[in-house]
Amino acid sequence: MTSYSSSSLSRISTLQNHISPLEANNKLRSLVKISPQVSDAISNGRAVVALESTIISHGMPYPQNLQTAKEVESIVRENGAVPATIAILNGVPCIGLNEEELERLASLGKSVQKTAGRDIPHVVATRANGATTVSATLFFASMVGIQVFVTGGIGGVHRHADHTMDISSDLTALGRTPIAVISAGVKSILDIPKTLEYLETQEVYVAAYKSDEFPAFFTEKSGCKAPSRVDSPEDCARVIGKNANMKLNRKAGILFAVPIPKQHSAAGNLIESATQRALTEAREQNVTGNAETPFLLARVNELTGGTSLAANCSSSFSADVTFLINLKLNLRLSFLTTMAAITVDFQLCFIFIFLWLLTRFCLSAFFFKKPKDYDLPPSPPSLPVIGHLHHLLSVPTHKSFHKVSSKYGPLLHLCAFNIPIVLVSSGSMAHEVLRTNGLNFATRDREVPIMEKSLLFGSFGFVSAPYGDYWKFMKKLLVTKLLGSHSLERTRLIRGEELKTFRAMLFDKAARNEAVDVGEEMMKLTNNTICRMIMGRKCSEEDGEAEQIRSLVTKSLGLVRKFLIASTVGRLLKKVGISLFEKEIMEVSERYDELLEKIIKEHEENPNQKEDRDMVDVLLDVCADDNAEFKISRNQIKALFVELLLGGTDTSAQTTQWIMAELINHPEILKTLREEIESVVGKTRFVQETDLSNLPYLQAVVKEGLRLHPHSPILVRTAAEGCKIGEFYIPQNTTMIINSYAVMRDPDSWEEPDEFQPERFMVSPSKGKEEMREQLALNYLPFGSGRRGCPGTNLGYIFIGVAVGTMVQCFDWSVNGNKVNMEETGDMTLRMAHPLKCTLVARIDPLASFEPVDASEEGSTANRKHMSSCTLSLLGGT
Ligand code: HEM
Repeated sequence: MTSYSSSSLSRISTLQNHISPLEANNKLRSLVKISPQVSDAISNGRAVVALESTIISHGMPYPQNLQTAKEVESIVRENGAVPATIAILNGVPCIGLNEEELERLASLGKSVQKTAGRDIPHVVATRANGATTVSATLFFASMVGIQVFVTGGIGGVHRHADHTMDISSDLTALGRTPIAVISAGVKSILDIPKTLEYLETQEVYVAAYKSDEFPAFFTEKSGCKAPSRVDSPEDCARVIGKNANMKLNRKAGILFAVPIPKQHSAAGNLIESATQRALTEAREQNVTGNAETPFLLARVNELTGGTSLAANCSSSFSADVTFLINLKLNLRLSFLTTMAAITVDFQLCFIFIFLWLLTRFCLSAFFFKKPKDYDLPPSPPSLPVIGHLHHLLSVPTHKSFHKVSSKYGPLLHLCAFNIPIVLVSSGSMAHEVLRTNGLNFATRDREVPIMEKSLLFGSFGFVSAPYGDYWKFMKKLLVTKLLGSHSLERTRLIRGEELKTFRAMLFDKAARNEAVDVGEEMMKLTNNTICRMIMGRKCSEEDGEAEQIRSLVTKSLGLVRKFLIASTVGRLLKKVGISLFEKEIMEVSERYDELLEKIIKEHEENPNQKEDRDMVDVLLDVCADDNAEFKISRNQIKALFVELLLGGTDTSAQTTQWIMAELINHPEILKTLREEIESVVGKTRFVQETDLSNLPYLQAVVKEGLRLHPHSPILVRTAAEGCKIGEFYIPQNTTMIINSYAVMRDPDSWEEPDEFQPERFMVSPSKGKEEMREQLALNYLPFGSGRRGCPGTNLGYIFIGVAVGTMVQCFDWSVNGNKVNMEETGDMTLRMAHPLKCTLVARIDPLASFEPVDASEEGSTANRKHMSSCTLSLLGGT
């Protein structure tokens, strides 16, 4: 037996005791030799890519191996990372080889010991030379904190492993080393399904790059579905970042399998055919167990005339090369998305740190003048210079904020560059901001960049107007003339007629067996209704006016999202941000102007009689009245209409879409709802607005849909003056972001918060009206709250209630694949990533069994009496 020196033994035992890459302290590092380039790169946070050395010693003859090794290293360098080829020389593990060492390793060739993880102690103890395989490379790379390791193929579970137990140590090493291994997959001479199974047992995250199938080294496909798929370097960077995050404390690694590039697939297929033939021969000749792999390799080599070795090298490196090209991007982008794989060169790093310190200094000197006795809310870790901007820019924003608040608390102080932001994520904190201190937070943002002449985001707007005389005057007009319960009663006839058109369209689609895009059809309903409610007429479908207004609304909504982000960091982006899409905004504004001018002129030329006066007539009167409480301009009228169209259409349309999706995914809830409608409305007439107050379960369904899927999950306010929220001080001018999505999914306030359970909104013996009222006042914010809360709440509830009621009463709904995909998207608004497209079957014959809806009945005085109580009960009394 070989005798080891005590110093060797102590070195080995210390090496084995390492726990995790980030605990690779100086003492541990002193046991290995790290090249100056690699050492520098690790200390300065630059990207380092580990490379194995068995491919050099055992993969090819000298000097081809040296040439290839140098080529691979130079590709890594070209892509902005530092290569760290790993080997053991004279018993010393080396991380990063210089030219001389690389030459030595290559020329020694197969006389160097092939070193897997288990061989490390022996090679180190005997001061031998070792070329590291995947498992040993992983061990040393992780020891010094390298996060990415690029190789050709990894080992796997051998065929017949159930008898031979032949499972590569690469797999177990991956299971205990938190490193991302990028390879071309697993060769098909191995048992790929079992390899994937084993990796799963080892908790290794496995993803194929731009493919649904796990690649088989020589071929793009292996017949096995990859456990996951990544489609971009950024995806990879995110996963690497999360795995490396010590808070997660995961010890297992990641395997990204990159299929062989297309240009090499022909050669790959040749080798794969030879492999399949060799496998058949092995079966026929009964070569099994440990004898099988050498037999297969030799036979494949024979059959391909030696190309397998060449292809082995070239395909593996081609795959690596392809990935490395992406890796550059990957590592660059990861700067914004993760803290893990930062790739900034030293110079840039220095500039960033300098700017960061400067920003910090400015922040404390100018913005955060706080009374001595109070503290600012706590702040989660931030990035240099940009602070927490990456949370603000990640999509969907509300989810990114939700994650941060779940981890760090309900009141957090963030900053985007030097803009102070406070993130509010609990009901009680939101209540303090929106209600208790409502007056102080009654303005959205004082320093939002304004485009003077635009109807969108211009100085004429109501939604962006600061809390003051103009806003108060317009709010009063809105409530008394359009959105208050009296005005809603007056316009019920219009809504009844539009609902009838919507219903007829659905019956028509059902008869034609045509799919329905629920969001799109709802947009038509809300758009036409609001146009008629405001302007007394709907925009004509015939001359394209209706389509024009819908497309303007859709375009504006896209701009609203951009604008919301820009205005949140408005002070900084005042000059830069808005100008980026100024032209787009002005174009949309001009098109609105043209359309609204035409409508206003029609009103001026033919004013409506007293009883038929609509919002345009009322506003034109105010405009012409020299003695009016507030003098408003023509542009202010137009801007208000634009805002009402934007505020009232998409909100209700998106919410209805979400609710129908939930109902399709919860057939038992749909059944209960249908039973309620049938018992209250009966079978001989359609649901109408006045039924809503008698349909408590329908109301509960609507409320639950709004709770889970609030259209505007982020509410924005500014602190007019410094004040105290909770135990913390909020400085003057701080932008407040209230994450209503987080408030309405807070497990401290809602049981099973992520589940669709309308019952939670039903008044019951265990939960009385009073308790419900309190719960809603504190934790329910789909329409915002306080002075700037939504004035269209009642109308929104009506739109959604009657539409959902109609769709459930009259049709059976289904989607492709039975379940609706509920994935969310949207930056500052919440939308379905896959808009709901359904097929529907009429449950009733509209002509045979149903009484036609009599418009006058819908507007009758008897029904009007229902109206106020209906709205009140919809709002849960709040
Ligand atoms: C489901 C339907 C609706 C939802 C979910 C919704 C949601 C909201 C939210 C979250 C806000 C911001 C509140 C805050 O900052 O506290 C808001 C404001 C507003 N909404 Fe709605 N809304 C809906 C329907 C409507 C309708 C039908 C109209 C009018 C036709 C409307 C007009 C407005 C206006 C004018 C504001 C600005 C209020 C102000 O700044 O004072 N909304 N809405």
